[in-house]
Amino acid sequence: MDIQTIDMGEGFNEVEAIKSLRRAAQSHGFFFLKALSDEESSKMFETSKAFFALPEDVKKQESTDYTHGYLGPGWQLLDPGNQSRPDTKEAFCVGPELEDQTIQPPFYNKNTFPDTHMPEMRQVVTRYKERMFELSKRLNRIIALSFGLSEDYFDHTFEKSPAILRMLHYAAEKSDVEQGVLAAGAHTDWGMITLLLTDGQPGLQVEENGQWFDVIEPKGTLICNVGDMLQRWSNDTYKSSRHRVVNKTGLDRYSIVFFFHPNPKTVVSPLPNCGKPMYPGITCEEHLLSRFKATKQAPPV
Ligand SMILES: O=C(O)CCC(=O)C(=O)O
Ligand SMILES: [Fe+2]
Repeated sequence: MDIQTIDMGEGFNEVEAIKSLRRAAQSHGFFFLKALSDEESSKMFETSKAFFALPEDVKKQESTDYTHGYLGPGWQLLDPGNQSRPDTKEAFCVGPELEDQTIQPPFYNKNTFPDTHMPEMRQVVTRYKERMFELSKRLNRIIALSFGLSEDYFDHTFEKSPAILRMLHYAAEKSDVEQGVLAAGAHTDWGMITLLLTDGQPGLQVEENGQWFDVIEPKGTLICNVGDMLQRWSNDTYKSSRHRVVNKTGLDRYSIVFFFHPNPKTVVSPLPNCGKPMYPGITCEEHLLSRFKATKQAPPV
């Protein structure tokens, strides 16, 4: 599987970035992004590991909804048709906190942090989320240019973005694909783009032409992928590919995922220069709610 790399650091070159993004998006939708310093990523994993090591009852005090706070093991079953039990992961989410009377939870709500046990967590995680926002907005500009649109084309659509940062901890349990036991079941991502950082433990697999391929990123590099809404905007020219997590080692695995979404009221419909539209418009809110229903989420504990 051929995976392009986009350098968003000192080696940034806009023309190269647009080319690489287009090539990646049109094939399987996955690319690597060089942007974070070792310190930025290691600080996040230190924080994540410390959080998940807290006693169960302390973590449960931080439960709110599917996009804010703690979600215990068994909360999600991404591929109900092929899994015999839920994904073997627990999560901590930092969701949007915006004020808007017309938009209800689960989109906007209050975030919660275990401030008494981990006084620095709020600041470390909030800073990392801001960093993900900044990178995603830069990617939006490259995406717009890749369609031959003006670079600010998507800017207003991402005001009050309901983006989610989700820290994940996968159990130290080997997956058994035949028996339907997976760390995370096969799924596509639902938003515009996803920015994923792993702790270096392998596990992520992407489907290309009906076959599953392991994705092994250079250390500290983000793994990015096209989500359903970008596929829809592109009229299927950019691919939102299925992926899953298979634990082959039996070791714990940690990852940090940022899901970048347009404003819930944004109507996502094929862009003008992407051929005869294959889809009617759908709001981001409608799409996300339909995906929530199609996968299984246990009530937050
Ligand atoms: O943890 C990973 O490597 C992938 C997670 C993922 O695909 C997701 O949460 O949507
Ligand atoms: Fe995913």
